[in-house]
Amino acid sequence: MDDFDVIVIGGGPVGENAAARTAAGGLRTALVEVERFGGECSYWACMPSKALLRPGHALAAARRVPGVPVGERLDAAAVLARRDAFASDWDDSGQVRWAVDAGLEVVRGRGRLVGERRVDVDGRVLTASRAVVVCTGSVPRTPRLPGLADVPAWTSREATSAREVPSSLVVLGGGVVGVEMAQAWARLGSAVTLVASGERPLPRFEEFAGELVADGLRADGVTVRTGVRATGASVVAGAATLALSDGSSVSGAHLLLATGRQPATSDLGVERFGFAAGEPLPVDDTGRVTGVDWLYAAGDVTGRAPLTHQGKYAARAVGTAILTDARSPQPWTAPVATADHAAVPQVVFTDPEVASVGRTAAQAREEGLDVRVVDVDIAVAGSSLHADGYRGKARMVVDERTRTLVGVTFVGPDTAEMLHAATIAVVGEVTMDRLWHAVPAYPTISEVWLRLLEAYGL
Ligand SMILES: Cc1cc2nc3c(=O)[nH]c(=O)nc-3n(C[C@H](O)[C@H](O)[C@H](O)COP(=O)(O)OP(=O)(O)OC[C@H]3O[C@@H](n4cnc5c(N)ncnc54)[C@H](O)[C@@H]3O)c2cc1C
Ligand SMILES: NC(=O)c1ccc[n+]([C@@H]2O[C@H](COP(=O)([O-])OP(=O)(O)OC[C@H]3O[C@@H](n4cnc5c(N)ncnc54)[C@H](O)[C@@H]3O)[C@@H](O)[C@H]2O)c1
Repeated sequence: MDDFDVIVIGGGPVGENAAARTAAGGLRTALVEVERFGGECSYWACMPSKALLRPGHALAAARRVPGVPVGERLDAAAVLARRDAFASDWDDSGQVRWAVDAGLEVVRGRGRLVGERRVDVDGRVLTASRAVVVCTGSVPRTPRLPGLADVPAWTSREATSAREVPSSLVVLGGGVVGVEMAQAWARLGSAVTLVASGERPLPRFEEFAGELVADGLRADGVTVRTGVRATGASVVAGAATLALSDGSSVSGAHLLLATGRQPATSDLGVERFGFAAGEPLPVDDTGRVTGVDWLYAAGDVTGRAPLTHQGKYAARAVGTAILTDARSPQPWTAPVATADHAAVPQVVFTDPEVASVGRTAAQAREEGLDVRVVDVDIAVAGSSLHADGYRGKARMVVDERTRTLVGVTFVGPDTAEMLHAATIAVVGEVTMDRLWHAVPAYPTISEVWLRLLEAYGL
């Protein structure tokens, strides 16, 4: 039987969530995956990268508290073995069992849109009476660099799945992948050089985030080269070498290209419906693809908020929209991914961590909000107890017209778990005057909220 109510193409975290939701609602749902069920996140992105970073953070945290016996360095073999376990040894049978238990029809192969509500999977044609949902994710973007084709470069896949610690590593790109992988491998013993074309890494975050993360990388022995572009790549005496715009060069045993990702819309048949391969599929807030009534998309493929948690949120909206046939639902209702616009949380899992939600000050100004920025150091009883020499900064961005929070950034060790409080305040449009009554427990790092509100003038 190849007739379904819903066909989801792409079995990453986003596709799995969309499919599980429509199946739970009683729709006969097929989930099509060309490689491994679980997607990039499970095997070559979120899970293995965080498993590589966590031991270094634990060691650094222990070192900051006198009296805790700690060793000199990480046990790289044990770290890599734990990483392998978090990547399920790159075996997707557990995910397949989950999908079957969720009531999904699991189909292996490459899905291609071949007509209205029709998907070809390696010669087998599936039909969907209700909807087709595209959740094909993204692929690494390769920079145009003379000579690069002759250099065996790593992408995030090799950087997260390497079986040995590279003796040295050049990382091109100072975005999230670049800084996380630079620190993970440096803390495992690699001599790492990070090349970022801007003044600092993490250009999409508040400036102090990139500055503090660059300091953290340097403290781990990473050579951070900022304000230089790569002008060419080559192999010199067996080493991957980048020529840089200031006339210098950097080289290492491996070169990691961490220069961003692009939506996986090639070889998918989107041209048939007026969309260009390699470009994001444009969707409305319910995930419906512009101009195609039965076609939905969610996750990295839409280019909206390329993060696992946000893609899964969009998938839940799509599932609900299909189940309820929502046409123009109100913002902030279940079939609508309203938060994508102004309340996206993200953690950069470096040491220090960067935890941010909503708009940066610059984004808020660009949107014409009446912006007030409040900055404080994270220097409260909770942070000094947490670690000797604790160093961190916090910023809140307030829209003065409504006296509500529109953005928050925390940078410092172990700030990730503070983020959800900020997300709730931004999504809930909590006013400054009401936030004053949300009293942080003493002595926790969250006491910084009180410092922020006092600095605001309350
Ligand atoms: C190194 C790295 C670390 C990251 N860390 C984090 C993190 O800590 N937190 C976070 O929130 N985000 C993180 N991200 C981003 C996160 O990985 C993505 O946002 C997330 O994987 C997107 O999920 P998705 O399901 O849209 O796409 P994917 O995970 O890419 O899954 C798409 C699936 O579709 C399949 N597919 C593609 N085309 C077809 C086709 N034609 N037919 C059938 N199947 C197809 C693919 O094989 C894949 O399995 C990280 C990314 C990278 C690169
Ligand atoms: N912790 C997390 O949430 C997490 C971790 C890793 C990745 N991700 C997500 O995965 C996606 C991909 O991450 P990414 O770091 O590859 O992309 P990115 O877009 O965040 O960063 C890429 C960086 O490379 C730079 N760049 C591009 N071309 C360049 C060139 N030729 N020379 C030098 N620099 C160049 C860009 O200016 C940018 O700063 C992002 O959406 C990111 O948010 C999230």
